Amino acid sequence: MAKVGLFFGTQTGNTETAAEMIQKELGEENVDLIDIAEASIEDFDKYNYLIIGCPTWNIGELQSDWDGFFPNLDEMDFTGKTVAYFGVGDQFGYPDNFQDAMGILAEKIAERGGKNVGAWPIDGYEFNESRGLVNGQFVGLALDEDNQSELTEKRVKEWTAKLKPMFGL
Ligand SMILES: Cc1cc2nc3c(=O)[nH]c(=O)nc-3n(C[C@H](O)[C@H](O)[C@H](O)COP(=O)(O)O)c2cc1C
Repeated sequence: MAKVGLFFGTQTGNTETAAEMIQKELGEENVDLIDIAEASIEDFDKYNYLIIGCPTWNIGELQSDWDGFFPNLDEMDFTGKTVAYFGVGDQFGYPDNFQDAMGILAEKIAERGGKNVGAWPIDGYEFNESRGLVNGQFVGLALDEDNQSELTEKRVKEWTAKLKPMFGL
């Protein structure tokens, strides 16, 4: 079993592709990829280091498998766990809800004791509002495959390089 559990949900595959890029950068042997559609509460117990990946869908909502899992979070204890987030969204199509999902999950997991790490600057994005912001930064890595796919690889490399020491890698 790897050290880091990366839990992702996806509708059209973009978040899974990003998850694979993140896994590659952190070292394949270090990261288990788990689709939240098939995950149980117990799967989270195995890891002290977590990465949570979720696209925003339906104007400010969680991807449907994450939405289904969300009530479980109220019964889970994230104390002692270090948690990083990444989201996939569309800043031009949904400028008032860009990356909301990342914020919804990060707020809940912090409430349940998780230590959130891996904030990401808002420079280079254009949007009006986002629930994914904390102290003027994105709570995690913001990706936009609809408008800025050419930046994804560079963003993933930079973000994972910052995460490594925080994940003891
Ligand atoms: C109907 C619909 C609603 C969406 N709502 C949002 C939204 O509120 N905020 C956002 O940032 N992106 C939104 N998106 C964009 C998706 O998050 C984006 O296309 C993403 O890459 C999908 O990821 P996936 O392939 O992992 O499912 C929406 C897309 C569609 C088609």
